[in-house]
Amino acid sequence: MSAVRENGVIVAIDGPSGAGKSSLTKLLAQRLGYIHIDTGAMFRAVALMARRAGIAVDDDARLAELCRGLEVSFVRDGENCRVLANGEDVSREIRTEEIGLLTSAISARKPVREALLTMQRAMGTKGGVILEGRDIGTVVFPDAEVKFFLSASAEERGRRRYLELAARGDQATLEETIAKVIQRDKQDEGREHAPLRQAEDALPIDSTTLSIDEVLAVMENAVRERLAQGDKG
Ligand SMILES: Nc1ncnc2c1ncn2[C@@H]1O[C@H](COP(=O)(O)OP(=O)(O)OP(=O)(O)O)[C@@H](O)[C@H]1O
Ligand SMILES: Nc1ccn([C@H]2C[C@H](O)[C@@H](COP(=O)(O)O)O2)c(=O)n1
Repeated sequence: MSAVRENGVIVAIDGPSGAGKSSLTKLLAQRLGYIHIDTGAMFRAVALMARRAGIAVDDDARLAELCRGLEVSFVRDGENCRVLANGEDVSREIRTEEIGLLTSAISARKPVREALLTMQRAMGTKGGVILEGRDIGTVVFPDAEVKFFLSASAEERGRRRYLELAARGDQATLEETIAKVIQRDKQDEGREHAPLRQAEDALPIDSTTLSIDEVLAVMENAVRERLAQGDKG
């Protein structure tokens, strides 16, 4: 395990859709005074721009070109973070179920993964960051000082997503929402490049029956323990 970096440790939170990664990353970042990087939002921004440009999911040459000309950044907006694609605020537009499924397909393409890998490493390398995604602990920062693999049953993740959609007034049934969660799991776990899987040295957390506060306490303790070890870790 590497020493603590210039700004602190790197925390990797990986896991399937709806496990609670975004919620926990945001809260943990507030507790630690760390930067929060939502790598799923970066892939979503690529998918949105590809759809707008009419690029087919398997057109690697055009996807590579799109990524070369795309800058994804985050700006703080009170408690939240806005996602900018070439300076345009796309925070809301990237959050639809349709873009979520398209993102799952587009994020399987090699040129997209290569482009975002470079951006993610540049953002995180000094530490003091929490990155959430699917391959942070396995590919992006295999030397991250703290790694979590956050999961929950597909039924519970579907139920959480369904409640979120219902609160937004979106029309969807619980069964459909669970089916989409399972479809996304299959795509993310089954792809050739950087599939979703638990890093060997990650701490697994099953949040099916845990509250957000309970998960947060487990994560915060683990990070603080690692920080207390300092450069000896
Ligand atoms: N432990 C928990 N108990 C109850 N609800 C939870 C828990 N963790 C997260 N949630 C809720 O589940 C929903 C999905 O959480 P969140 O968006 O953080 O998941 P995610 O892993 O980031 O999903 P995705 O990868 O699809 O973006 C949110 O409405 C969130 O409030
Ligand atoms: N590091 C990452 C982050 C995300 N993805 C892909 C896989 C997901 O289905 C999609 C959307 O992610 P979400 O915003 O729901 O977390 O993006 C990935 O391949 N690697």
